[in-house]
Amino acid sequence: MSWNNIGVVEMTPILFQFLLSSLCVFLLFVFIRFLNDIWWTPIRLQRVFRQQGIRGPSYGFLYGNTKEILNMRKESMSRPMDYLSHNIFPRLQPHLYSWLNIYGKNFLNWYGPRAQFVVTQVDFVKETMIKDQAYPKMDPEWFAKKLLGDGIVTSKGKKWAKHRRLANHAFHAESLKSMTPAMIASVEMMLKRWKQHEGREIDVFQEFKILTSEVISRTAFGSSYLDGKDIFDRLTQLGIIITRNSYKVKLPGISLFYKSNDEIEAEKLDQGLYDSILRIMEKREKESTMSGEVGSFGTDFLGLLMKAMNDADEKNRITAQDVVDECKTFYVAGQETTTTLLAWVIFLLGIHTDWQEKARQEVLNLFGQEIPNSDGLAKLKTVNMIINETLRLYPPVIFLTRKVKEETKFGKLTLPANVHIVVPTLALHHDEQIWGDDALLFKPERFSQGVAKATNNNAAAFFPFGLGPRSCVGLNFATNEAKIALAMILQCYSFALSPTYIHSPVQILTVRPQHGLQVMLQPL
Ligand code: HEM
Repeated sequence: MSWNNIGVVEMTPILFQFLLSSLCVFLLFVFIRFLNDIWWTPIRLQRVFRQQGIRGPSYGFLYGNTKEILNMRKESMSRPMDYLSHNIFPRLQPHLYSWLNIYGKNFLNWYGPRAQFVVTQVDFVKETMIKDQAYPKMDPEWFAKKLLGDGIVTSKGKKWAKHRRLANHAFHAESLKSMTPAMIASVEMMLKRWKQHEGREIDVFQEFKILTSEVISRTAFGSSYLDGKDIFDRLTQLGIIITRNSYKVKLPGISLFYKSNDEIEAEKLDQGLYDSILRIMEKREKESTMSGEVGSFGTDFLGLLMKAMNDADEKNRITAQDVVDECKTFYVAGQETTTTLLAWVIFLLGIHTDWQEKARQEVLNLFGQEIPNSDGLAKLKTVNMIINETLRLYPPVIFLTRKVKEETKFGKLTLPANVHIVVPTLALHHDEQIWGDDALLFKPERFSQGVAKATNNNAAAFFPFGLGPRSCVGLNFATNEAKIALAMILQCYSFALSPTYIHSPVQILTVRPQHGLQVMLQPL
């Protein structure tokens, strides 16, 4: 036997014991960490909040309050609503509605073992939204990351600032003017399709999906809805998966060992999105080479992103993955939200035909049968009031989230680091203390003197596009698009809700009509 073999034989039990005890120490460490995350930390946080007078439903082991939330939602969503009712808060967020009534304006609830501080007190809402350093965005959940990547909506700090500069540049007022013809051409295409539905029923929700996809494809990416159709389809699939998985709690670390079917599907969709967007980028690169203008990729958003990808200065440069993430973000943000805004405007005008007629008169006075122009769009006062009232009653985004970066003072409260903050936009938009007894009625006249007057200068009463530095970069883009579409529809058609319409608002990323929005179209 060589000395080497003797060594192995003699060392093996010692080595084995060492490895075994190391493994035990490691497992003990993991177990303690796990217990800390799912038990001691939640209990400690709950105590910290209760000592400061903040109450809420008690923490349930591992699941927090998610089982109660899912049950309440199942119950509230089990029936359609009366189509004349806009009381969607108890339907879409029954847990928040009920806990606000029990525990008051600010309370603590539990998303699995994660503490969520829900705030509806207006000064708290403003503080959370405006102080971006103290209350940054949360790290996105696994599925949301597949949808939005590390783009402008999810990123933070310097990276976010760099991407926000690019987006501001692409969507500022002057650029918007140059986008108006593409928006008009997209609406014309839609109205051409509508010719076949005259005197009959049409699902305008589906129509607006195509319209907004066409508009964002043309204006931001120099392509068309059909070019990007596989991208939109994959993003829609991801949106459905995200909604299906919201309030499903995952054990910390479990994804290292096990992937659900939805996770596998989301990964496939993500890869497909990456490949499709890369093809669009390659096409743009080829076009740039063929045009002979080296380094010029066009002036639309994709062009600006690709220019930044090739920037000589490392500080301004972004990666190919950044471009992909930003494209995904803008395909989602540019399409989902405006589709639902347009759908709910048509829904409300389909019921309130007096307001439909007022809006039509305004449009005809300004444009007659001519195509809308940028100057005239700025003068659409009644249409603007209708859009605002629609965004108040049916905000596409019904809650916003942030987190506490480090322990911080919040009024008289001390908030521990890493607690998540939830700002339920819908609760504030429907609050009778802010809007009066008629808060749930459609009354565009509230906005006749502008938003500041309607809200009594309270920025936290109405914020469909968010508030503070992270507010919507596409606000003017979306309102311009909506005004053009509405003006051109009102010029050609009168419409009423179809008897087949079922009023069943659901939240799938945005608040939308579950079974589409069927209206009867009458040519004028
Ligand atoms: C009716 C239409 C729209 C509504 C109601 C809406 C709503 C919002 C809201 C509430 C936020 C803030 C999110 C937060 O604070 O966490 C936001 C952010 C954002 N929106 Fe919109 N949006 C609309 C249309 C658009 C369009 C058309 C685009 C793109 C062309 C867009 C792009 C974005 C982006 C990129 C952000 C992230 C901004 C940042 O974090 O710096 N949105 N939007």
